Amino acid sequence: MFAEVVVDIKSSNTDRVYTYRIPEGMDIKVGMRVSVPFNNRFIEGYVISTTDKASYSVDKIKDIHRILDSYSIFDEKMIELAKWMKEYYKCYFSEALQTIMPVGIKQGEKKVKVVKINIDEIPFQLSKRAPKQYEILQYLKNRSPIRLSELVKVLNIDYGVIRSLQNKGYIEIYEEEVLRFSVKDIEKTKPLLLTEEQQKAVEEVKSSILTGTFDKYLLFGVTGSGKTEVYLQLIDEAIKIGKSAIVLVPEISLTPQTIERFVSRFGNRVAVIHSGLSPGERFDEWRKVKNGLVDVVVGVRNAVFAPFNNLGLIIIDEEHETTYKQSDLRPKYNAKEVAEKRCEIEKAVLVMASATPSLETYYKANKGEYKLIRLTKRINVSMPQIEVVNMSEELASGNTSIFSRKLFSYIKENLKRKEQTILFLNRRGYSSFVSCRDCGYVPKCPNCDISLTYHFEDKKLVCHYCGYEETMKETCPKCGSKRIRYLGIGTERVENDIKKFFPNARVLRMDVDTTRKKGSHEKIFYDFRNGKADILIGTQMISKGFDIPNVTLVGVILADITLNLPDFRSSERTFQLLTQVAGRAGRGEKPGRVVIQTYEDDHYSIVTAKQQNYVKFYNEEIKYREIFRYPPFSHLMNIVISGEEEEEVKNTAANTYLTCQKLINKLQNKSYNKILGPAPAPISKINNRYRWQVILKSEDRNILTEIAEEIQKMKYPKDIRIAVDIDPLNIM
Ligand SMILES: Nc1ncnc2c1ncn2[C@@H]1O[C@H](COP(=O)(O)OP(=O)(O)OP(=O)(O)O)[C@@H](O)[C@H]1O
Ligand SMILES: [Zn+2]
Ligand SMILES: [Zn+2]
Repeated sequence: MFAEVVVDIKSSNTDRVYTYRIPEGMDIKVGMRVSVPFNNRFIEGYVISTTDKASYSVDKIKDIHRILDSYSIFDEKMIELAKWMKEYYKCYFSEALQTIMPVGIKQGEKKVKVVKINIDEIPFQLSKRAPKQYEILQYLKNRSPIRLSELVKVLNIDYGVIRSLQNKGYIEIYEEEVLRFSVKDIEKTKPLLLTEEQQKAVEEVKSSILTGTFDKYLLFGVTGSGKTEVYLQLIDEAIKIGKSAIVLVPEISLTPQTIERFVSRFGNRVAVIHSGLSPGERFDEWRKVKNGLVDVVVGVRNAVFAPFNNLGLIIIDEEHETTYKQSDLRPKYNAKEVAEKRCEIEKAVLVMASATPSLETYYKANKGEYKLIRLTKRINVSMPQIEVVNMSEELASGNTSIFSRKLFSYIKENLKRKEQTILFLNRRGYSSFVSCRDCGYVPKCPNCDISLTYHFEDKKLVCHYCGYEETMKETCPKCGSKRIRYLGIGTERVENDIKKFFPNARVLRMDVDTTRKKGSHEKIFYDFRNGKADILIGTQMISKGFDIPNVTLVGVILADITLNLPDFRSSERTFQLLTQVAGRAGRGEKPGRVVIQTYEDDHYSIVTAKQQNYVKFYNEEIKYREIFRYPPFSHLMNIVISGEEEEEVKNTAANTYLTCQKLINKLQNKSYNKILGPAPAPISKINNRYRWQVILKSEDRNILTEIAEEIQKMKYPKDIRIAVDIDPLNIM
């Protein structure tokens, strides 16, 4: 017998299938990881099929050296999915397989530390003497035994505290290899009685699940319309007939609250995959799925590869989110597309859901490619009331603060009423740049072509691309002037000003800077939900997944930041963000209010967001896309050429442009094709590497993939890197 093997070498010459002999007695199965001889060494390979006929002269064929795991990693369907990814994203076969494979598999099995509480009564005096220990014991009370790593993460504690609890005999820590963790900690919830709209949605999708038909749905439901309950009941239907489900959630809305909702319904039949897991932990979750210990996986992008063998349903929550696209590593896949392909292969049902569907998805729904299901009403509460304030009018009437008079008075009222407020601004730091009032000097990053952001707390200037830092100087390094101007506000500035105007308000801030430490994201969220703060200030991290009844006011400090990004999707992004953050207000019994501050109050993104009218926004935006032939009327491909020598990068970009032109002519296609560039990328230098780009637009995606293949096969100067992204979601 022979095996067809894909080898783990990343080059276009080795990107093919090699034949090896299966030695007598070696129990090789399709999908196994093996070690094979290759050019006088052993390398890793993946068996993608077996055969009894060798494809070339038998005496030249080498033996498989050994099997690496005791079981198959890929089943036939997953191998088919990998083949599709290789073709669709133009990556190597081994890259596609390794994307599907769980990280952590190479480390092998491992034990995990588990914490168990040893006492029934928690000594009350601890609450005063050692409040942290008390908090831990309280937490463990109904949850133990749980993983130590989980405890540390959720409560943000250091091991010293754990050790003292252990020394006192209050807790016990031991190693366990079992994968099953009881989640009896969370109270079980029963299915809710559905509203009429929810009921209709469930019935329709359910019929596809029961018949095992590859159907695609767009569940278009306003914020707070109860989409999650629909998911839960659909999953339940799938489980009832012995099938399993995957729920994809964007990283930032994979909050404890979201996880809780699934775990409280399905208990320990749920595995959760978030990016905070170590490779070993990820592998554990993967094995739970593989061994049939769970029916549901809730997770980020790569959860789409969860190795179920009886998949019934994939749900993509917040389908408009860009984090479903892998934009740095190869293959640059989009989990939405992969999910669709996987459902096709497995005859499963795809449900994409959003309050603000991406233009592409809604366009397809209009054409009938996806079945459209609408949820038009919030459950028991009304949509928030939205007001727009023009900040230039504020300025004209003498208000120079970052808060309009309206927002200011609403914040004041909310504090008085003890209701909570969310303030949103999509930029972190204090000011987006500083400049000298006398000579106009603006400090920039020496490695990147970008102005430095001022961080007030540690008095530093920081580059948001490469992380470069320098201390803020008191005088201008160019002319010595002391008159420094701070321009462009960030979340830190908002916090600073809120504290100035409302010294008694309890304020929390959630952005990249305050959530670096493991567990801090959860901590801020729980503190806010438990009423430990009156005002939460944050970037887009706070725009989704928050269902906090006492939040009755949402203020958008400056909507223009996203509106003015150099990206053809900036209007869409703005509309989505505004709708999503506005949706955080008034989800409880009390009505919600939203104030959007902007300098462009007549822009259609702002106007339609105020009216909460997605369809009107869509109709405006789609016209513009059609005129300029942007997606969904074309496919884009972004080719970024980078290197340390500017001239070399520029020349290579020019050559790339010519190559593209030649290829398009050669392919003689009647479709619309256009090459943009070569030009410096919007961020023209990152980490001392110059960046140029060539952008291709084509109605025919195949043209793009053929060009991608050719371009990636070509030879380039040593230092030059070529990164190709088909259907990019970000072209900076
Ligand atoms: N049938 C129902 N009966 C009573 N309450 C419900 C029902 N369905 C959902 N809810 C509640 O309504 C609230 C809003 O639901 P949910 O958060 O699922 O909405 P959503 O559409 O996912 O919102 P968003 O897109 O803003 O996150 C939740 O608190 C949920 O528990
Ligand atoms: Zn100066
Ligand atoms: Zn930099």
